[in-house]
Formats: sequence, structure tokens, C-alpha cells
Amino acid sequence: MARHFSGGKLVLASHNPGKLREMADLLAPHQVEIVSAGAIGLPEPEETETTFIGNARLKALAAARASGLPAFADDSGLEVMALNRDPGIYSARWAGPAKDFGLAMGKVLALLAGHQDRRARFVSALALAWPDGHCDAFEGDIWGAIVDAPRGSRGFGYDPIFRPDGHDVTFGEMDPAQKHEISHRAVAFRKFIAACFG
Ligand SMILES: O=P(O)(O)OP(=O)(O)OP(=O)(O)OC[C@H]1O[C@@H](n2cnc3c(O)ncnc32)[C@H](O)[C@@H]1O
Ligand SMILES: [Mg+2]
Repeated sequence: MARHFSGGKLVLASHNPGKLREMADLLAPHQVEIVSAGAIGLPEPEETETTFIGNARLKALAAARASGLPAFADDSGLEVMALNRDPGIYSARWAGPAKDFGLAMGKVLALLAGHQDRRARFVSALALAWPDGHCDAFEGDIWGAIVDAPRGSRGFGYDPIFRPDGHDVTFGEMDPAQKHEISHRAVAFRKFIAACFG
């Protein structure tokens, strides 16, 4: 059974401004007082696990133990089928120390050159951890295709090269409110809300 969150402070254990914005938007309708990990000086832990769920748990538990508050983390990434699901859990690392997603998207596009199969999915694993070590995790995904060149500047990360199935626009071009309805993070978030707030 997932542990219920009944209000109060929640640490958002992410150092990615794009993700923090989306997490705050998704949490807005709920009774949560948000504190970001950066604002309370928490370090960015090394992501040593081999799965999205494993790294989400690691980040949430590190923040919960360090802060003494419940903490919420997201580990996410882009899996490209023709690249054996790379960059996957290495999605942030492909952008290098400068977090240059122009570089990371360029790498994906170069490696896909000449491939017919453009199928890809975004994955988000969300974890809610408590200072006593209890942790619940939830995963969501969305399928789509990698377009030929980046389009749009509304999202973050790999959004400009990902076109979700059933849509003509990339996540980079899409209205953020619409991304919040359908994204991998939104799918995982609905599971989290049902289990921990329901
Ligand atoms: O670990 P934290 O501090 O949360 O921040 P991070 O950016 O390092 O996040 P991850 O380790 O989960 O790496 C996931 C990367 O995948 C990319 N990504 C995840 N969700 C995305 C989305 O909705 N749109 C575009 N790119 C996304 C994004 O570039 C992230 O940097
Ligand atoms: Mg990270």
C-alpha cells in the first residue's frame, strides 16, 4: 500500500528547472507546500542505479533523509528504439556538463540518420520518499516519433525532436497545458495522485 500524503511541505528533489516547473504545475491543484531541493541547499546525488524507477527512488530518498521532509523525485528520459533505447537513463548525461540539449538532440539525429524506424518513447518514474525510508514509485510513458530537425522552444530537454503519436506538433511546439494532459510525466502523475492523495 502506498503511504498517503495528507498535506504540508514537500521537497521537489530535482535540479532541472523545466521539470520543477512541470512538477509544480501538476501539483498546483493539490494541498502541497512546495520546497525545491536547490532552495534548501540539497546536493544533486549521483544517479548510480540502472533503471528510471531505481534512480527516482535514489533521488527522493536522498532528499527525504537530508531534509527530514517527504520528498518527490522524477527520473525520466527518451528511449529511441533504433538506438537500442538510448539515451534512456543517460538522457541528461548526453547533454554533457554544460547541459547542452542542442548537442544531445544533435547526437540523436546524427545516430538516426538513414534509419527508417523513428519510434521513441518518453518515460517518467516518480518517487515519493519519507525520512524513515518508506518510498512509493510510479511510472508513465508516451510513444511518438523523432522528427527530422528540432521544432519549437516551449518545452525543455529533448522536447523539440519528439512528436507524440496522434499529434502534428512536437512537445517543443505544444501548449504546455496540453503537454501536461498527455505526457509521460502526466501519466505517472495520475498514478501517484490516485495512490498517495486518493
Ligand atoms: O535529476 P534531476 O535533478 O531531476 O534533473 P535531470 O535533468 O538530471 O533529470 P534526469 O536525471 O531525470 O534526466 C532526464 C533527462 O531527460 C530529459 N527529459 C525528461 N523529461 C523530459 C521532457 O518532458 N521533455 C524533454 N526532455 C525530457 C531531460 O533532458 C532530462 O535532463
Ligand atoms: Mg539527473
